[in-house]
Amino acid sequence: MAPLKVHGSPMSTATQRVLVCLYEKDLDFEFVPVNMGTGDHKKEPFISRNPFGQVPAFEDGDLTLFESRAITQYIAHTNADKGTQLLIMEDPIPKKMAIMSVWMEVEAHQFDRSTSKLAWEVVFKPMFGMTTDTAAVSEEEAKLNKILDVYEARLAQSKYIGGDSFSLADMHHLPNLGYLMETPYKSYFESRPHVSAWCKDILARPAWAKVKAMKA
Ligand SMILES: N[C@@H](CCC(=O)N[C@@H](CS)C(=O)NCC(=O)O)C(=O)O
Repeated sequence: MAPLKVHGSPMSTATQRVLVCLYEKDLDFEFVPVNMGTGDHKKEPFISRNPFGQVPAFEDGDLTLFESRAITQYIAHTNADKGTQLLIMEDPIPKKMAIMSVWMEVEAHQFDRSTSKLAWEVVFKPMFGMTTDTAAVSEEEAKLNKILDVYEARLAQSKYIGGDSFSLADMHHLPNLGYLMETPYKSYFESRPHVSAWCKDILARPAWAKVKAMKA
């Protein structure tokens, strides 16, 4: 069988989401670096793999996918018997799976939206010699605080965000969390005891250490 291939950049949060999944699942894969500095994600051959010109893209034989969360779900379902079980199943009625899906959506539409903007303003813009937009930052700080209040309440009831065990819902947070924990926003997470314990737990996963090593 053709090896799994990830086309992307180790600095990209969406690429990291797929990489951490492959490491959790203990799968062999080929990483194909895409040079975003020279705009290779907007050109052929990459643009045929993702017409939106964003990393990552993923290949499993003749199947090509983009959208990091769709890729992780594919990997988790097709490799359910390997590595970490990243799905929360409950037969015959998948109520726990539905709750995990709710929190995957929360990550994508609440957490990611806010933390990606903050990471762009305070991590990436300075890295690229650009000026941080302080008004945008203040607006996003207020949003993140509200989101984390919801997380604190959820994590007081549930050890992991999606349920009783570590799942895709937690794993999807790692890339943005990883960047923000290297900024003063660390205190937003650490000042909330349940959020803080959760962050410590999921950031310590060996699969995440392997992704961080690829950035170095
Ligand atoms: N929803 C997409 C987002 C992909 C995305 O935004 N990728 C960023 C890097 S993290 C990118 O390629 N940015 C370059 C651009 O948008 O031109 C996913 O989860 O895969």
